[in-house]
Amino acid sequence: MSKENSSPNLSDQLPKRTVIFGLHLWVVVGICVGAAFVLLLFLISLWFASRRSSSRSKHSSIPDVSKEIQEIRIDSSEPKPLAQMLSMAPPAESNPSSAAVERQALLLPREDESPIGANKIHIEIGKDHRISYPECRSGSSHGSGEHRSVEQVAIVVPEVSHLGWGHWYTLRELEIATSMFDDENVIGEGGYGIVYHGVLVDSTQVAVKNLLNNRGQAEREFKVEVEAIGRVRHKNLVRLLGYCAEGAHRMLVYEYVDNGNLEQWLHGDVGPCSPLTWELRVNIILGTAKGLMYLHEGLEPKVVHRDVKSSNILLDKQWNPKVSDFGLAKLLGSERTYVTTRVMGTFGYVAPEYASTGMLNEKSDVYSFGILIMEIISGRKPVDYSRPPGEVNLVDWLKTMVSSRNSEGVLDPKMLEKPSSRTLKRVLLVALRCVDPDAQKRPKMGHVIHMLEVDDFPYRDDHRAGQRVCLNQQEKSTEKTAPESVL
Ligand SMILES: Nc1ncnc2c1ncn2[C@@H]1O[C@H](COP(=O)(O)OP(=O)(O)OP(=O)(O)O)[C@@H](O)[C@H]1O
Repeated sequence: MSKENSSPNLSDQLPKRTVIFGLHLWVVVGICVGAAFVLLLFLISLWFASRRSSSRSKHSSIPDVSKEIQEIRIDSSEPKPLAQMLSMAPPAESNPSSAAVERQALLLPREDESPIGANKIHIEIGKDHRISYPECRSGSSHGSGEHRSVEQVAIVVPEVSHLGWGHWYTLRELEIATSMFDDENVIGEGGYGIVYHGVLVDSTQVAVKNLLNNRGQAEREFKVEVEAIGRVRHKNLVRLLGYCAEGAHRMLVYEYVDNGNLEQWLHGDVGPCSPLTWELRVNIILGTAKGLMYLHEGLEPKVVHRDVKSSNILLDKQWNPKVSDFGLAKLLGSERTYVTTRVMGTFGYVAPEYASTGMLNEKSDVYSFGILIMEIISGRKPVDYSRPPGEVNLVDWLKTMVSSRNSEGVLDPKMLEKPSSRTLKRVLLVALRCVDPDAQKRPKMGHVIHMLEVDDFPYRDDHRAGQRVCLNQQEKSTEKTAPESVL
């Protein structure tokens, strides 16, 4: 058919009526074209909507899930929400200085570390809480990833942190808080890393424990601490506010306790008289006992601290004790004894059965606590080689003193005001029971608190009970008087 023929034919057809409701053909064509246009618009808008929602879900996971957790919104010193934190970070468009670029480069994983994306950490915290963070993703658009240059695309950024209890900190936040981990801000150094004092942008003071860059131990401790402390709230336990995990970096962020640790106050240079009065010392003993009781009896699964010692008792300005360093804690199921393959703890504080068999339960903490009481009362270290032979071991010396009815002789000479004999004996008896060689006979922390708090201490009853306390072999063989029975 020729063009000349078809064109007049089409225009002839248009005005004709069709079978569809008797409409003209041009009306039907118009409707079809209109419908197709509307459909096209609808599809385009659908596509835009789906793109926007997918990108939102990518970026919203951290502010919604990982930051501010309601259950820890207790005091006004809570860290700021992520949104506020980010608003204080340099804008994405800003040109990072060369120094900043160098600092960011620190985030790159070391060569000997796992390849990017290889490690995922999933931590179950009780039945409702789960921490899960892919360690390695590139191209993140939040946190310290905001101001990255093209060369730094391999930098590792934790993207998702489903913390049920705490706060996820970026390395950048902690760098700012500690003035780039300045030596001036070092508070102390423990077996697992250096502790820095830091001030967050909202003026909250924190202690940042920068775990050693050791993928084995440090990360293991990191996980243990995160699990063990993250859900713990008690006024006598140092609170873990959150953590930082970027690349090889593992850091724990604690509340800052501002008056040093008990070891410093007991054995440091405090002059001829100690600010720690008897009353304060008993208060420290009681508070520590309460913190430990909470770990042993208030949590399920219970937590054994495993390293109770004076340097792990931090003090605030009112001399309130806070037990710190749960790095050695292991979660225990109820009624179970955890057998560890390596015995940890600190010389002088470790329970004999733990040292010899590795058998660990909360009674090992009770033993260490007994040593701690003796240390607090006497101002002496658990093992001190600078003393005469019979006084090197604190427990042995103290037992000898008590057996020879010289309880007052164990008191710290730097403590000017002495307690009444009755009060002193009460505390000494508790200490002696805690270090019973037979772990089964040691009291639970709840019982310890009860014994310490009872005003009218049932001295005579305990005197008789004390006689039943098992003597160690050496005492039996030398037929010495049991120190408890003398009390
Ligand atoms: N939250 C905190 N607030 C204030 N100071 C702290 C805090 N945590 C730790 N410190 C200080 O940092 C020091 C080092 O602490 P860390 O727990 O790492 O080691 P440690 O207890 O001394 O030794 P170890 O590793 O053998 O347990 C502590 O002695 C303490 O004085």
